[in-house]
Amino acid sequence: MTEPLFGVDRAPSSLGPGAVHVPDWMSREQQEYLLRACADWAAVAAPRSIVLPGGGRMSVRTFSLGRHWIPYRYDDDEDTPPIPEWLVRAARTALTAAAAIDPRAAVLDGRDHEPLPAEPQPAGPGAREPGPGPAYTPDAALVNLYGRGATMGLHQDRDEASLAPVVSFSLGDACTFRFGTPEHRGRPYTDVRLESGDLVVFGGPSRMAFHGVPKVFDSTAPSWCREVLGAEPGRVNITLRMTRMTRMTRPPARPDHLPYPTP
Ligand SMILES: O=C(O)CCC(=O)C(=O)O
Ligand SMILES: [Fe+2]
Repeated sequence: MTEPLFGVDRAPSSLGPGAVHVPDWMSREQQEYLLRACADWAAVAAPRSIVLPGGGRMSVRTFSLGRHWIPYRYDDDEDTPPIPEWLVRAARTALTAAAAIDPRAAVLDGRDHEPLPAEPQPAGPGAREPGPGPAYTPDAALVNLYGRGATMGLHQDRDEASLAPVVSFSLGDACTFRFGTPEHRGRPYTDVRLESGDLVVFGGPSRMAFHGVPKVFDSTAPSWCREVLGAEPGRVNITLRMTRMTRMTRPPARPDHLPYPTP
């Protein structure tokens, strides 16, 4: 039996400017729902070990929702299951939670500034939670299935035209998630243990940070994961991304601290 996390600090933490880890963000019910959905998608989306252009084969098995990712680009010739509306809502709520810890995590255009104003919100009774609203609309999700021994090397998520944040949900086995800087693969980096139900968001100045999964702790998933799937879940990770430039995610044409030229 896995030792419970005695004495382990599970408070939200910063992984860098605009990058946050929120432990236990999902309820067990939400995790079960998402895990079942992943199993259903996997049955139709044919997870595969991606062969990298250099010839190496990734040890995780991956499939896409919304837009099909292949190394270095999104391939719209391949059909994928759509991203359901509830998953988009989950990503928006996740961004609101991340912004409460570090507002730079929720900037939509990748700049180092406060989040862009959310869509106008109705005031009074029935007003929605403040948050990024429809402005954050991920159009691609990558689902990574980590079996025994699978890892993911340090990389940048750079195949998206938009610099909007990446929202990442973890399920099943725990792992070490390594988060570095945008400049290079090397140190400094922060290692954090991600458990089933944890949230990571990286945006703003950390949107292009190198990150990876050097280790998965086999058979550490909560026992109910096995009951849900009838099989070992391994580790399951879902990242939501905006891949296209939109009005809200386009960086400004000129730095906004410069005065406009006078005619
Ligand atoms: O598995 C993870 O936590 C990270 C996955 C990731 O970096 C990716 O899919 O690009
Ligand atoms: Fe990534």
